[in-house]
Amino acid sequence: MDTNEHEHVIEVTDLRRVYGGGFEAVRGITFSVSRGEVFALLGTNGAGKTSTVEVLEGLAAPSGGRVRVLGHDPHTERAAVRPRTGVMLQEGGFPSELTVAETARMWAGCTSGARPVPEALALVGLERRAAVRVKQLSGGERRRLDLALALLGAPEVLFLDEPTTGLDPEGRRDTWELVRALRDGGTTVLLTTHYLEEAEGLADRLAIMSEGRIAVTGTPAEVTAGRPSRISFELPAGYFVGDLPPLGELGVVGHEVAGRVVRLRTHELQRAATGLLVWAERARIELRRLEMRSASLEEAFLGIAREQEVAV
Ligand SMILES: Nc1ncnc2c1ncn2[C@@H]1O[C@H](COP(=O)(O)OP(=O)(O)OP(=O)(O)O)[C@@H](O)[C@H]1O
Repeated sequence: MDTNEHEHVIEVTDLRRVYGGGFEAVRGITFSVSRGEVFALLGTNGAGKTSTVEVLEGLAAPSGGRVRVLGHDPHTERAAVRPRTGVMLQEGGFPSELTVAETARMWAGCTSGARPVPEALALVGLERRAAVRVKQLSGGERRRLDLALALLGAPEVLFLDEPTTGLDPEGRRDTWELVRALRDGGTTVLLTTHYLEEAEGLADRLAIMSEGRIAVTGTPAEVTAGRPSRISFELPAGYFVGDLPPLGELGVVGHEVAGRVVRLRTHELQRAATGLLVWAERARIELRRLEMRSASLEEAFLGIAREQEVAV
């Protein structure tokens, strides 16, 4: 039986992946993705994202644990899963002498139920580049072509490995809109990304990986809950952190100083900001480069990276 609306389209249970030399890149991770959801895997370089996605794509067998895509094992039941999934790898690597349209037609020939090539190219804004040779495309246009090929089979499940790396801001926004439209049409999307605003803006749920494990998972709001807000500013010459009101009284839970720049972390942004600004007003000093930011995914990510450094 295949999945229905209410089942998980992707199920990962205690997945492990060990490479030839014995290195354990994925150390027992569990998560699931429902139909029509966008799920983002985040993590520092080497956290194990690609190693995980490769197993989901059926390109590698798990060393331990269990993976199901559309109810099937993507490695041993590849024939059942592959026609219903679209894969955008980090490096497409197609013959560079072919044109965009020729590449897409070649790919369509290997794809069951492929949509018309012009339609796939239009989805990613490459319709006017159809006659251009792949080697003449910019890095961002190649990423768009990668995405067009992944979309040729109108997949139910789409794997996107760093889909917007190399795209300019407009291209990135176009890709986000496309992913949202696909999601609204019922496509399930699993993406890896280094752009936290991409995960924050696109993902229904996400997991932050660190050293082969999931450090935290949930909706973007759940992941940022409990993380501190940040205030940063530059002190004028002659002033030092010790001149500020006692940080504990401002509700500050941590601080860093780099030259003149001071960064404060607090769970009470209004109290800390008010105390700081009243102090500055009274002392008649201007806090240059003043920035205040509510808890964000970036803070959650950096917090996990810091914890990882401390543990080393
Ligand atoms: N074929 C391999 N043999 C041995 N170790 C590998 C192999 N491929 C990856 N690794 C190691 O496994 C770990 C996880 O790599 P992986 O590519 O999954 O990380 P990632 O989270 O996708 O990183 P990035 O953000 O840099 O793409 C890294 O330490 C990497 O060096």
